[in-house]
Amino acid sequence: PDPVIGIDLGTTYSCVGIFKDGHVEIIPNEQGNRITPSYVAFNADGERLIGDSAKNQLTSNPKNTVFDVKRFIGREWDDPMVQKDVQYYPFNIVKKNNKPYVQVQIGGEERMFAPEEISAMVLGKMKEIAEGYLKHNVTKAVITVPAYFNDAQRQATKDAGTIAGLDVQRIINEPTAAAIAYGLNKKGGEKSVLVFDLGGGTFDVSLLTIDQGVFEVVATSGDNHLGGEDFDQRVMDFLVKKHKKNTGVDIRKDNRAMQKVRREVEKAKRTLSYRHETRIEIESLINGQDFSHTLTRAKFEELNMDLFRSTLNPVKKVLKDGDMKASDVDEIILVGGSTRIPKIQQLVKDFFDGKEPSRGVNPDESVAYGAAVQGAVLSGADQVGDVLVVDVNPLTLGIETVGGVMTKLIPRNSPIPNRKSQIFSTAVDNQPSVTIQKTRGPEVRIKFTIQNDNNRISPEEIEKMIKDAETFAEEDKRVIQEAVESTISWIESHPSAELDELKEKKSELENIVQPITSKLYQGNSGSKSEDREDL
Ligand SMILES: Nc1ncnc2c1ncn2[C@@H]1O[C@H](COP(=O)(O)OP(=O)(O)OP(=O)(O)O)[C@@H](O)[C@H]1O
Repeated sequence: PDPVIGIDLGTTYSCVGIFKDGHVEIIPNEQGNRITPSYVAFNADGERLIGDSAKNQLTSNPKNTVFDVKRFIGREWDDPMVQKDVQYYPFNIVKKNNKPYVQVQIGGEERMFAPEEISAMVLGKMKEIAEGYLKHNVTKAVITVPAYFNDAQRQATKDAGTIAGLDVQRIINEPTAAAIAYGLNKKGGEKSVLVFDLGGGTFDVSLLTIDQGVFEVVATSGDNHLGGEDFDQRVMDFLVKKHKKNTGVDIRKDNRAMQKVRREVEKAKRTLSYRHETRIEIESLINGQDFSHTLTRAKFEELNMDLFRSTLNPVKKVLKDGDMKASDVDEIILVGGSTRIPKIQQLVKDFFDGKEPSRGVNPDESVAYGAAVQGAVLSGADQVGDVLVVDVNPLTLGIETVGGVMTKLIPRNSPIPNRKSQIFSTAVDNQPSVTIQKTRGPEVRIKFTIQNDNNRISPEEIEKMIKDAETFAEEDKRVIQEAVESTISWIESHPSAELDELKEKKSELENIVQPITSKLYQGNSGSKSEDREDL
């Protein structure tokens, strides 16, 4: 059967998996990393970078390095969340068709992209990673979204998949995918599961009940601005201050220096999850001076303790909303790279009276893992069983009409997303207003007039975006050709060039060509060095 890959499209990192030979494989990218930054950058040569290469040049090319579009996808410009967030980004976000679009410079030209298009580039990258590994085309995928995503956000994510050339088989909830990764849908009886997902930039807590493959989201909470990047920031602030105190030099204004610090700090933080101290060493940080500092786990925890503790508030909130006590929770699942931090694990465990969270799947891979299992089920693969999961809405949704009567619109346990409409009339003639009383639960959109489908991009626009996406591949070819030609003509016009100069030319050429070729040939182990020889 046609394989269906599973993609966790994260705010800061994405991950792709496939069910193959009876188990899930999480597929590493060309750098060997199992998660790939959800970053897209356009450099001065008009070249497009996606993933690690894009994130690595963030600080030196801040205006054209785009990230975090998951915060904007499927939202309207006037959305308070969008209004609150737009101001903080180094790249431009502008209003177009009442939606937030990113604006970048590509080879001196201004271009605008819908969030769907940027997400499509990230999804396209994940598709390529899978294709490099499987050595054949991939066209089908299951993509995950946060449980709180509304219909417009789900639809926009699906559109992003279409633009990337993927036939999206299903959009499933991230906590649902994580629970599937742990096989919780197969365990007998009704279960309540708490999913604690602390990633790079967002924190989501979901309370689910699972019964015979039916996943009900009972409550969700979290902090949409809390994650590993905040922990990195605290450490960076500390080191920058320390450096200033020791040397009198403030590196804050030096983009390159800050980029180096950010990278080393994130690395150190990861090390501190399994060691008690680590040495941060940065060669030639500023003014040719090296920097080094030994960071202990204790110091890291001290710098972040208030943030760590704050993660328990949303946990309390979902339990309260779900009318449950901590002891009613059957399973706890830790999801997201930041739950590798021992202190976080301990706080959660203590909160649940010493109950151990489920273990066995990497926290930053479990969502893609579950999506891959679901993909296999949908593709009809053997060995997975036929558990088809459905996300359902937990509460009957309706509106109250005259006399306090509730008119049911969407019954409890209907699969989501779901849409129902019913015509109501005013109770008296010339009534100037109506009050709409909705029950607690997921977001409800009430439409009064027929409008253009939640401001979704039109099929024609999607068609155009698909074409644009294809021209980027053409663009890659052009970039390689030009780079090779210009190197050849340089060599011809410098017959007496020194070896050093030639070497430098060679590495310039490699820097341009290699990210593109590795994109094409990744998965072919050892191919990188062969590509270099050929050139
Ligand atoms: N060993 C580790 N110890 C501590 N933090 C880690 C470790 N490994 C990864 N992280 C952090 O996890 C974060 C990435 O998490 P994840 O891959 O879950 O991101 P994500 O899915 O994009 O999250 P979100 O969408 O919630 O922002 C990064 O901040 C990274 O530094």
